[in-house]
Amino acid sequence: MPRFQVFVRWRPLSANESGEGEIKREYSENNSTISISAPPQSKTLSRRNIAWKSGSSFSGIFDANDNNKIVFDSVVSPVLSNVLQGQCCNFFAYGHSGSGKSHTIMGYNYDNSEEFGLCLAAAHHLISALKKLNTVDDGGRGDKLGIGIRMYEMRKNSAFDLLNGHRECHVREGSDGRVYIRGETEMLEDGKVRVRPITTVGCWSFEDLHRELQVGLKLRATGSSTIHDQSSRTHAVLELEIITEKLTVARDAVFERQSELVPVGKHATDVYIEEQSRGVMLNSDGKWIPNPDYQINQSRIDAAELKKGEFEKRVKEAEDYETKVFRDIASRHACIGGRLVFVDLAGSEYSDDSRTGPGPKQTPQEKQEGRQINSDLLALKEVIRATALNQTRIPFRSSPLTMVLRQHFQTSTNNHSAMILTISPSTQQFAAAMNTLKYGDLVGVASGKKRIA
Ligand SMILES: Nc1ncnc2c1ncn2[C@@H]1O[C@H](COP(=O)(O)OP(=O)(O)OP(=O)(O)O)[C@@H](O)[C@H]1O
Repeated sequence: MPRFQVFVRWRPLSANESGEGEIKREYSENNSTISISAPPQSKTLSRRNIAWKSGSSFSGIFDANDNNKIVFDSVVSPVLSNVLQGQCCNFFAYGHSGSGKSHTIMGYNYDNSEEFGLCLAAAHHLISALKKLNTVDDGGRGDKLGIGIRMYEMRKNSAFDLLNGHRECHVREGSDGRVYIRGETEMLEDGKVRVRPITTVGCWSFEDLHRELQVGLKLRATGSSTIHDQSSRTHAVLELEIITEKLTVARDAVFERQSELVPVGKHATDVYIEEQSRGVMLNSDGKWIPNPDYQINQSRIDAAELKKGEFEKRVKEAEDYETKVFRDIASRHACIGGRLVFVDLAGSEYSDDSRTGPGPKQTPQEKQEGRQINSDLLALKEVIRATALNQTRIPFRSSPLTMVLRQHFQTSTNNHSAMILTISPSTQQFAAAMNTLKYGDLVGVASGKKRIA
């Protein structure tokens, strides 16, 4: 089995694509290789770019008449048992705008289970499995298992929380090497401050999850921009994690204490800077020299540092308690912490900042976003490649997208993660289809499939 699976999904022709007909496609017997060519009558394509053949890179191909359930059964369903063992599996949808990424990952039909998006179908199966585990008497420990959902979209260096009014959060690496996604510091009425992470909403039934998903998707759908829906210019990340109420409370306590540390840490820094700057002065040559009229108040600095140390200790205690709660639950339920991460990547055509296709020219801001998307998609390919090759240095820092996905990659079982390439079969989209397949081919080759010369 390849280290990271790559699937291809062709969608049906849409009503406004009937123009030049369909891209011709042929597959090898085991569906690992694809050849595409444009029909000879195609007028819009240059003669140089009318045929392409992949390497032996793919793990499966879905054709236009395969519905979401068929995709789910082949791609996601086989790994659910791993998630129920506490593992993490990542799924990416990659393709040009309108090729079917959201149709595949999020889905548009919430009433027909055959057309549930992969995330909703996965949630449905997980919740049923958790329901069975929840019927076992937990001896009053409050172990009721549920799913924590997080949903955000990545744009440049920010993540926008789709379960908290599209609030902007920033992606930062902490001094402990971990990546944090945090909102702005909020001042509360009682003078306290709060630094919110991306919201996790605990869902204890399928109806809860269904509702939350729709809340998030509505926010994602608003904000249409110039040429396309804004959704195609951002990466949407949806995480489903198996949690319990007690674990959620323990995690909230960590955030609470981290928030308390913020003003105390800031005060310690301010005191240090203030004392140091009062302790020096500029001489007549414009050089900094010790200020003879001021003795740096070291005990003031030490007192502020001491207080900061106390608050750091409180954070550490809360973190240790969270770890203890997690281990305790894990001793009874191996599934705790099991995660599915779905990423609906930005439309791949935006990665081409020299795009010359039909339609209005990109604005400077759109060009800049296009460059960021390009760098995210390249970084993702490199991370998948380095992970598949078990390299010691994985270039997670190359882009904000790979930074936030870092913990999922590090805890995932590589060969249970997959990328789905979504493609329109219209000849008008031949270049986009070829670009998508080329990207997937590189990922597939890098992930352990041998390339056919
Ligand atoms: N496999 C499919 N079967 C039927 N309809 C599909 C399929 N894939 C996509 N569609 C339809 O095509 C349209 C565009 O799909 P979708 O919104 O998923 O594209 P996208 O790649 O997410 O686009 P964007 O990048 O702009 O967000 C939608 O109306 C969707 O329902």
